[in-house]
Amino acid sequence: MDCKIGVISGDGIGPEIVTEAKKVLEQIGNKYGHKFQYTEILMGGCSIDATGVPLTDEAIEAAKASDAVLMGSIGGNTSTSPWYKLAPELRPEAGLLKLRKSLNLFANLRPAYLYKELKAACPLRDDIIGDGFDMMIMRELTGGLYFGERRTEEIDGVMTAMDSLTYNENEIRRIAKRGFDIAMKRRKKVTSVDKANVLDSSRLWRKIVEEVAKDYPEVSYEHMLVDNCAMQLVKDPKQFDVILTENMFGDILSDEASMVTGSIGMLSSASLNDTKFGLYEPSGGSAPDIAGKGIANPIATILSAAMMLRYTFDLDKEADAIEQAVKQVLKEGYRTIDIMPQAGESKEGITQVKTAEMGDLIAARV
Ligand SMILES: NC(=O)C1=CN([C@@H]2O[C@H](COP(=O)(O)OP(=O)(O)OC[C@H]3O[C@@H](n4cnc5c(N)ncnc54)[C@H](O)[C@@H]3O)[C@@H](O)[C@H]2O)C=CC1
Ligand SMILES: CC(C)CC(=O)C(=O)O
Ligand SMILES: [Mg+2]
Repeated sequence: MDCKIGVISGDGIGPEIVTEAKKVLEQIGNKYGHKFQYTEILMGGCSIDATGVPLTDEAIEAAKASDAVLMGSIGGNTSTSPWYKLAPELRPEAGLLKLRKSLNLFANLRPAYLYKELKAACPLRDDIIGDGFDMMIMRELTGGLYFGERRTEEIDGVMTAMDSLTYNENEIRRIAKRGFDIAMKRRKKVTSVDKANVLDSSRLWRKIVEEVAKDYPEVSYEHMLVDNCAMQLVKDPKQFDVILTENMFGDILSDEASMVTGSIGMLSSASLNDTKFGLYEPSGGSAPDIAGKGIANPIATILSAAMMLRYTFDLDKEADAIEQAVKQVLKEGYRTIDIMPQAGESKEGITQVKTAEMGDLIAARV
């Protein structure tokens, strides 16, 4: 198969982790007879430096002309980078938000799965981890607070900032359907997370989710307030199958869920619309604190490439091969620094490796 892939390497660790995902894809191409053609697309801080804006119209067109986009991450240190002195619409993150909106990527799938080999990297107690857990966070990605009206102004001599959170019933219905659809292929349980004890948008969310649930009698569902969910994720993560939630809650809860899998460097993601197109990226950011050191974990990006093969190209066998190779490498004891055993856990049989070695090891096993 010929696959046209847009590649956004981005900033910080972005180029380092994307290189490893391409290395694994190269191996898949050789072994299974596929041709991956890449088009480099500028987005984020690197685009600001080159063009003055975080995402040009040409970049959006290049993404649209691709079958799928594979991305690293964008942004810099939000306290020290000169990018954050720019107006909000010119900062790196504005490029990513614009791309998600332009491509209508409303469904963000973030699978949080604890590999049994990584139990020692999980900060939770053994009795909480049990046999491990496997949840899918279904995050709404093109509405809510990140896309609402915002302004900063002086009112009666007092500096005042406003961000608004809006959802309409259609936006809620389409993501809720996606959540229930995916639950049907999993353990048939949806936990819809909101803040309906306070927010109007959450009350509408709850009402629409209940309507959608009627079409899925086999799926059990519950509502959970977001503050409780944040607590339950560390108290008993095994209880979750599909977590269905709005944009900002999903952003925060998925970072929390990632840590119980061992590291943010393990959490892949797919951002989908109503077509086969998808944007595939690790859930974490550009990690400026470790960029350039060659120690970032490339697994989330490699697993995102596997999601790309599965969801956009229907190459299930090849996606399975990547996922199995990741499992195998972990089984053989190879770890980047972020997934090394926690203090007090045994390091017997464990070998610490750098980003490129981890990519080589996985590529050799697909
Ligand atoms: N999708 C994207 O491109 C995203 C971009 N960002 C941007 O990234 C920049 C940094 O944000 P932070 O809050 O520091 O979050 P971050 O996710 O970049 O880093 C948080 C912590 O996780 C570690 N980490 C992240 N990915 C890792 C990996 N693959 N391997 C090992 N360790 C990893 C980092 O070293 C850091 O200690 C900001 O400019 C932010 O806006 C944040 C989230 C998503
Ligand atoms: C620009 C941000 C909303 C990106 C982010 O934190 C994420 O998608 O997880
Ligand atoms: Mg995030």
